Amino acid sequence: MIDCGGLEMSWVVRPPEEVVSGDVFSVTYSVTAQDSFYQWAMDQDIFPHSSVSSATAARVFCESHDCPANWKDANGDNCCIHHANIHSCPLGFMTTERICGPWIPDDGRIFTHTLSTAGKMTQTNWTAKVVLVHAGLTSLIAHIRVGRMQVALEAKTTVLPVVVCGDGVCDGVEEVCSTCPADCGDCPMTAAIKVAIGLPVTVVFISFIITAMWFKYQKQRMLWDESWIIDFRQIKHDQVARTTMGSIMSAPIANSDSNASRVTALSSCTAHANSRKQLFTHTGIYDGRTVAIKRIQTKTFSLSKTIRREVKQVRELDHPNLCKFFGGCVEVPNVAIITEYCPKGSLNDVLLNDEIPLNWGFRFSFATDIARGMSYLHQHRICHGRLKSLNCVLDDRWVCKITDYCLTIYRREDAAEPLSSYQMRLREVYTPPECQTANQEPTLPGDVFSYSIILLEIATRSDPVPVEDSSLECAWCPPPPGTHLWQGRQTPVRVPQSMSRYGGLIRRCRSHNPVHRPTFEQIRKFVYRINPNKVSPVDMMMNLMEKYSKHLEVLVAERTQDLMHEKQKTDRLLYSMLPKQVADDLRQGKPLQAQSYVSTTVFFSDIVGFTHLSSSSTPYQVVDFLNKLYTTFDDIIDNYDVYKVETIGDAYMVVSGVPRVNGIQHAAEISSMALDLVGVCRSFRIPHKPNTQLQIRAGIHSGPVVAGVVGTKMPRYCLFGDTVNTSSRMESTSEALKIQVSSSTFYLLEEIGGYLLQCRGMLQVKGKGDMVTYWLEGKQPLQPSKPPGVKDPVKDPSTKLASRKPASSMSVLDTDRDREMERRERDRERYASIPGLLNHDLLLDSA
Ligand SMILES: Nc1nc2c(ncn2[C@@H]2O[C@H](COP(=O)(O)OP(=O)(O)OP(=O)(O)O)[C@@H](O)[C@H]2O)c(=O)[nH]1
Ligand SMILES: [Mg+2]
Repeated sequence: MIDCGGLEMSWVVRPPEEVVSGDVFSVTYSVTAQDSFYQWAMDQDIFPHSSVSSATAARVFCESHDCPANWKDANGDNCCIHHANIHSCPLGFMTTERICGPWIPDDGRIFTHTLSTAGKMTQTNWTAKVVLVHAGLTSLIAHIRVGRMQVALEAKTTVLPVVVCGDGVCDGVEEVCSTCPADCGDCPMTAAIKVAIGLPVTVVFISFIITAMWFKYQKQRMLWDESWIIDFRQIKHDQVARTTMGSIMSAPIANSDSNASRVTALSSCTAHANSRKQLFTHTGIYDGRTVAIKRIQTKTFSLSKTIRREVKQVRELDHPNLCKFFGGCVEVPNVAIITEYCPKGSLNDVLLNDEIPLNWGFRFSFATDIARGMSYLHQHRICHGRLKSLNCVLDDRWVCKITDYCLTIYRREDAAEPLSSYQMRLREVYTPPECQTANQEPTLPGDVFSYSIILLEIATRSDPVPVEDSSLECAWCPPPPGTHLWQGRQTPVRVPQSMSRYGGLIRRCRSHNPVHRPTFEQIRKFVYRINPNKVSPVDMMMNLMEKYSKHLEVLVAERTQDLMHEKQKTDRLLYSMLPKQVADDLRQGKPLQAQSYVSTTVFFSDIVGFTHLSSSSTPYQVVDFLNKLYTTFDDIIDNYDVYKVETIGDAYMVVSGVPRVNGIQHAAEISSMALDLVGVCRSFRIPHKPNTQLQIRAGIHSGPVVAGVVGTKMPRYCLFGDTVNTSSRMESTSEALKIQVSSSTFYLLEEIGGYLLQCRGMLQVKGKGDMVTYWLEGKQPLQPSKPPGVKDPVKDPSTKLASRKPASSMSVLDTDRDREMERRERDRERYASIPGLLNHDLLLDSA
């Protein structure tokens, strides 16, 4: 703010600190006058108008006098602030740093100012729109004139240049060659960029040249490479006649060197001069594999560049339907071409062999294979020139391969035997009409013509030059249009629809005009299209075999399952007859040794009055009855750790502790089982005598036994020892529906506890003398929770049940049978009030 005698000026809206050149902005400044200003103005004689003679008049003039509408008409006489505007001075243009103002003499120039305005002092705020164009620090002045006085208020702002790419000005900061090439021009390329671009280009270029040179070198190298040359002596000539096919035979040939070589004849052989000649291929072993050796009958041979080129060409070929070239022998008289050997013979041989059944799957496969091989050759612009069924051979997978291709000069013979008339005729048959007259070079369509003859051979399975007929025309007229082709030698037969298209293909391939013949690529596609079986016959066979083997696997799995079931059944049967361990040992042929067991319990039972029962029943009834009874017994003994030894008639023998040792538990197991068996007899009904009560006698004795299998026929697991006899005696001296127990068992049961036994007394046992025996009467009932006032029957001294009592107390009991009966009666009365405690099933009635 400035104060000039009471006239104050200050910025309300200052100019911005920075502004872009050309941008419009507004500034506002205020002009106010203090009361003192007017007196000061009078003193300074600022107001020129004569009417303004006092401070009061000056105030009235400034605050009330309207200024002219147009600022240009305003002056100190008619307007208080008669000039107000903004001046701008770019300081860069000023020579000395001074205020930018019109009244200040300056070496610089005022560059711009806004339009002036005029007004009263009461307007206070003055606004102006400013545009600055010159870049750099600029002084801005708000400038007013009051009467003769001028006042200015200054501010500074920095004007930033406007960056406009394409305005022809390159500011060098924001605009550089990389950001604005239009104004600053293209950037000069840096060395790094030049290297970055140039290096890869050079590398690519050099590698291209190197590759091209390498290929050229390889070609040259291959041309001069002689690794394909085979020393004829390195070939081990086959000494064995090959008999892969029925028609294959071998015959010795006169060999130029000492090697006794053999050749394999694949075609039928006749002695007729004009007929089909015996055709051979030599075979040998080279590098571990059988090779076909094509001997070249020549007296001179030089490895010329042409021959090298031919060899190079043939070495570059690789196709599954071309016989591979392995190498060549170049030394006269053993000049030869060594190629892959196909053991199934030539197509001609196979087709003419009636013993080989060939369905159309095979035939289409042959036609397709040849078309593929020829298509590959033709793609390499190679004519075969001698395509015929003799030059199509079959490998061990029945893949047809073309042989004797290329190497035309190499094959040239100067000492060959003259062709027989058969061979001449054969050649004529395969030669296309356009080549018949002149000695023309082979052509691609010429190969197609030869192929048509092979197609005919495949279809008819006949020789292109039949022995019987020398007329070519007649023998090889094409099949009539439609569906007729010759299946047998001369017998036309109906063939499927696709065969008519096959006939059409032959006709097209035999066109007189070579231009009308299809290419091998077209033929290949066509044959594929008309072939009903898209896969090769070998693949078909493999698929079938795979299916068959899968089926076989399922069948084997089923049979194995059946076998397992049967084995399980026999195992079950065997284990029911012998202990498992014994049965397993027996099956494995291990020697079986009798085993002794120190402590076992043996049970015997016998049906009381069985002889009488048998005499009053039919044998069937007896068998039926025994079967039912022992099946019931068998079911029961399953619940115990016992082993049923045998049934002898009506006797039933069971042991525990054999073959599985179980301490002294065997006594308990047999006793519990015996109680169950006797118990079930009570309810058992003899099927044919339902009113007769079945009664068995049972005896138990514990002691050592020896167990083992005796005999080899019908082997049985038997127990031996005195224990068995004693046990049997216990049974025979027992009574109906009673179980007699020897004292040894008694002591064991006493040890185990829980059984009710009663001493029977001293018994005269045959062969054993006097024995104290016991009746096994039942099991001790579980201890019930005692009702009030009821004494514990075991602890109660008045109770005389035989449970865990010393043997002496037992002997007391056995002295007086009546007292025992009395005791029982008492017990019944005492515990009658406790349901289920003393029941008649548990206490066997000794009466
Ligand atoms: N098994 C078998 N036989 C072959 C093989 N190469 C040629 N042959 C047979 O050997 C016999 C004689 O063959 P070449 O000496 O080539 O005589 P050619 O094929 O009749 O006549 P050109 O090849 O035209 O000279 C023919 O029956 C051929 O089919 C082969 O790799 N394996
Ligand atoms: Mg051949």
